[in-house]
Amino acid sequence: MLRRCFQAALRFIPHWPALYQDVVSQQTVGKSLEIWQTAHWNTRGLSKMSLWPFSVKSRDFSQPNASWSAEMQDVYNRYNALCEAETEESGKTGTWRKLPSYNRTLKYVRGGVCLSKIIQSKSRLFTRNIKDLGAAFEYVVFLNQQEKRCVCVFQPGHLLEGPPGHVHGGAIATMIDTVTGTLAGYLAGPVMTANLNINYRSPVPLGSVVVLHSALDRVEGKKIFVSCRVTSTDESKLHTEATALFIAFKMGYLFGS
Ligand SMILES: CCCCC/C=C\C/C=C\C/C=C\C/C=C\CCCC(=O)SCCNC(=O)CCNC(=O)[C@H](O)C(C)(C)COP(=O)(O)OP(=O)(O)OC[C@H]1O[C@@H](n2cnc3c(N)ncnc32)[C@H](O)[C@@H]1OP(=O)(O)O
Repeated sequence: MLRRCFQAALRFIPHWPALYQDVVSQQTVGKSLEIWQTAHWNTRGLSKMSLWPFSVKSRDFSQPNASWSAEMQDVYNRYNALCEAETEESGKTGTWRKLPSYNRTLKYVRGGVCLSKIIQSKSRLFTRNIKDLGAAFEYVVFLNQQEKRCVCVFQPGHLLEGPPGHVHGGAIATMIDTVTGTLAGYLAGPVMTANLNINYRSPVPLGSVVVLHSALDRVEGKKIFVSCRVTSTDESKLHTEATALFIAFKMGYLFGS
């Protein structure tokens, strides 16, 4: 039964890249569902299959909040201004885009009863599973799709301690994986990290603000090579360097079909 549910859901999932773009560019679930339904469900003759049980608004966890330091807010404003300026000039989506960040990877994908079963579980995105503002991963990602790069402004909180007063290397790796994976995902659809190489050059103080600069190096078939540098906000200090290999996959791979 469960297997049949997954198989039915997976019929929709190959449309992930288009779907994801639709979903992430909208502020509300309702709006995104409307677009998704129009774009995909009607063409598949399934528009009457309304099994989605949620009507809540999606929460974008990358919006400024009270825990953000002045420096975090400044860097956010700088990149956000780029998004807005370019949008105003061209009258359409600019070169830079602020990406929303939810606490589930598939939460806002409409796939009917099968996906809703997955959604009913208690799983949460690792980087968005702590409710205390500022306690762990405070971050926001901006994407420049034309230049195939993105930047992430990251303020690590007190729960991410490794060496006294400084950020755990695993937390830094998590953010590198998240940012490089997000870039690869936006460029190539669903991806899995196959390889992550990290050189830690200087420790990151807890509560400081750093910027992750990620860029596409090359694509070879389903292999996507991405690099990343973690620096201070003025880029004068290099904290970490990394390269990552992502493999594009079909979602059925995760569900055994
Ligand atoms: C769930 C969807 C996520 C999608 C995200 C996209 C957008 C969303 C945006 C925002 C969402 C927010 C947050 C998410 C952000 C980041 C995502 C985090 C991602 C992870 O945190 S994910 C968990 C850790 N990750 C794993 O749990 C992977 C376990 N692993 C496997 O599942 C397989 O291993 C797999 C699938 C990787 C490959 O399997 P496969 O069968 O498809 O590929 P295959 O083996 O055929 O290799 C094909 C070619 O890659 C070469 N190759 C393979 N592996 C290599 C390696 N390690 N080093 C060097 N080369 C390698 C081969 O040598 C061959 O090369 P060639 O073609 O030249 O011969």
